[in-house]
Amino acid sequence: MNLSLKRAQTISALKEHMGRVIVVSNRLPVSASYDADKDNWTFTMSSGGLVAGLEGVKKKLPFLWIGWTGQVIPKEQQKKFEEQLLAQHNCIPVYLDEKVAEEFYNGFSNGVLWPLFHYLLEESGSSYREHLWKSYLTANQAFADVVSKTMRATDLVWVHDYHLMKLPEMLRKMQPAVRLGFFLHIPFPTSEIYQIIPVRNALLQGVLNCDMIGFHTYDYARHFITACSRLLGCETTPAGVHYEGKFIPLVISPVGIDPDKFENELRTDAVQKIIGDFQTSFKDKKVFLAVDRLDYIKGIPHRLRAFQLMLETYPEWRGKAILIQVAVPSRTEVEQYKKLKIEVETLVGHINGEYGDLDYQPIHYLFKSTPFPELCALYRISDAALVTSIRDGMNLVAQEYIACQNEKHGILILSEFAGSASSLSGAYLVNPWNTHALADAMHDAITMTDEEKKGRFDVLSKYIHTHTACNWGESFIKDLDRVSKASALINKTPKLTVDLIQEKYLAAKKRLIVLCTDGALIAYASLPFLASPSRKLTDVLHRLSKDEHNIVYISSGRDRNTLQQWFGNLPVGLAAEHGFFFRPVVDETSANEGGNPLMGSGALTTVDDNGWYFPGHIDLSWKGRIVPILTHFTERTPGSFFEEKETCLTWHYRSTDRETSFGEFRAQELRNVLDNTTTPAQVIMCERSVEVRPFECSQANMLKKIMTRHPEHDMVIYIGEPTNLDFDQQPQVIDCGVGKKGQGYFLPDTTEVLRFLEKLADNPLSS
Ligand SMILES: O=P(O)(O)OC[C@H]1O[C@H](O[C@H]2O[C@H](CO)[C@@H](O)[C@H](O)[C@H]2O)[C@H](O)[C@@H](O)[C@@H]1O
Ligand SMILES: O=c1ccn([C@@H]2O[C@H](COP(=O)(O)OP(=O)(O)O)[C@@H](O)[C@H]2O)c(=O)[nH]1
Repeated sequence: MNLSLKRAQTISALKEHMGRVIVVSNRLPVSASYDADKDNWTFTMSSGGLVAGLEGVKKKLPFLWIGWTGQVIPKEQQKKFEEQLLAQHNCIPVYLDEKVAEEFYNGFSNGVLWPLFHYLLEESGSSYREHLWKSYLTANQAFADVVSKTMRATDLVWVHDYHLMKLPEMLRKMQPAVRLGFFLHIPFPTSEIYQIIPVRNALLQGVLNCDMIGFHTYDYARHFITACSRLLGCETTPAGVHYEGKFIPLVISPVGIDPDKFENELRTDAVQKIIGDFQTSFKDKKVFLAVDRLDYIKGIPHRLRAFQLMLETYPEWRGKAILIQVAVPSRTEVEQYKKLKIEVETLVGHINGEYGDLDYQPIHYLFKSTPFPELCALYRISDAALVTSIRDGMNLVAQEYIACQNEKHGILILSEFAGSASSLSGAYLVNPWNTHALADAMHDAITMTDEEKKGRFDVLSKYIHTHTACNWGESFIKDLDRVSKASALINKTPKLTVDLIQEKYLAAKKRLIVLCTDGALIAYASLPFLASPSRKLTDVLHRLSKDEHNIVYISSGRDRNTLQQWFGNLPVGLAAEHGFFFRPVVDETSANEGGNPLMGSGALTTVDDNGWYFPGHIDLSWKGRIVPILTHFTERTPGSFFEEKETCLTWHYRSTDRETSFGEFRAQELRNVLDNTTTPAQVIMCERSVEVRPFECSQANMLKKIMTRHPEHDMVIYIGEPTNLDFDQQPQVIDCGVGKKGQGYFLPDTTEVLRFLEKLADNPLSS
């Protein structure tokens, strides 16, 4: 079976369980014009990666596109406009008030985010203003209102780009189980630059409400991970970010083009005619081509200066080499773009004045959009393309040029700072800031041997035919579908509140309350001995345990001495080293008589002076084999250390460098080594630690032991790490995770756990 057929079947198969794909982008993929005489709208499809990327998906799955019209549609024409747009293009418009649109699009999106995300501090200048941010929020809310009106639980909502970074959060609030993806088309800058934006946290939090986030390159994803870790303090791995109890995977998915569209266009008679005309006009000339929106990220002045230097350094090209610069008007209302236009036109005039004559014009400058047939013909006839952006999320022109070079094998001179440089091996990479190197690259490109040109072209051509826009769109949708199916369950996890369980709580005659220490009752500290229970916590535990309907247990991976010291004086049960050591509650009102809690389990048991029970004989000789391995990893991993308890060994990497995720990397390595070391013990990956412990030690065993010991209980409240026990058929069990969703209920952090317990203890009807 060929690959494209296989793909077609898989994406279509999503239809069986999925609703619609709803794409949300700043602009709709069409521009509209109105014929008042006929009361009729006509729409023209736009070009670009996103439009091409969704062509395949649109044909195979129910599809809807929501976006801003980019123009004012008078009220009285809106109904007709919406009907036609939906019927002809499956699009729904978002209308923005003119002032909001100006401040959201020109002001915040293109005045603040765009320059900063492209590392241009000067262009960004002091452009951040509170009212621009407010309009950004208002516009994102306007999008959220339109999307939420139509979205259903089974739909996949795919949000695009920097204009809509708050939208995912708004949608998540409106419909917690919605399946959401986000793709950033522009670079995500290093956190050193990103942290300049006053609303840096709010933007990150906005997109972290998605189930999956996509970037063009690994660098952009890496920068995003670092920003989340540094600014929000999120746990991260090289694969994604933990946020509010959920893991959000990041995907690296460089967008492609539809090469067939260009190849087919080149075959038409109309384009062949244009090619012929161009070849006559530029006979005996070497043609460099540059096609960009007139944007300061595209490095147009840098390129013009390099072209000028090439003519100066290699005089043999004077009169023989030309540069066709297509500059498509863009964001013409924004001050920096107006300035750039003047700068570019002055430079063009200057170079043409200096090197041109009546028969020769070095630079052909076009400040206009080029119709598609002309664009393809220009791509086809030129000897080299100059894609020399000083930063660019991806750059599709680079790929479009290759699609049209099947015969000529022209050279793609490509900036190292364009996202496409990560994928387009075969391109001639340059640093656009190095004018000399760029001028030399131009000379090299037009003097290169045919053999080298063909070699480079073959690699590039293979890439653009395998990494097409269509594959990009389909694979994102498939990944998002898979990831969000799993996280839909997680998103539904309710936050535990007293109100939610009040009725059950008051009706229960005997409640077991089992609480874990680290990560649930007590926040993690850099070193275990720095964490300890607060006075507030011991007070509330005391109050809860005084209620005759409650039996309270504290469960921990800590050793028995620490638990004894912290909670020994409270009338609570204790389980140390994950239940290996057990100090039961003696409950006078119940059937249990406070005897040996391990009796009947077949294990020989011992009891110490503080009333702790534990198995008498257990083989712990394996610890001697594990200690040298942990010592080895500790010595080679700065910031890590290990802890030896009576039964367990724990290697902690909490203080290792989070930015590089070196600790996580080492933890995986350690796990592999331990998995291959024979011991009668289990290896558990915990919260920034790896633990080796006897099979007897587990949260599940511990909880089962407590429940068995107090059989008269009619309610259980468990707060702590997952036990993986199935409580689906036991509604009397409230199973609550902390910081991570996925159990029956969820509390975000230790502060909220304390707040919950205080409220529970305050319960007026509790005796
Ligand atoms: O709609 P405009 O404001 O005129 O801007 C045009 C588009 O520019 C940006 O393109 C980015 O996405 C491309 C495809 O992924 C990528 O190749 C390029 O490098 C990026 O700059 C912008 O992200 C789009 O939203 C704009 O529509
Ligand atoms: O007159 C033109 C010249 C180019 N393009 C298209 O504009 C897109 C530019 O995309 P790119 O990723 O290179 O940069 P962006 O403009 O999105 O920053 C390409 O698909 C070009 O074919 C266009 O629509 N009109």
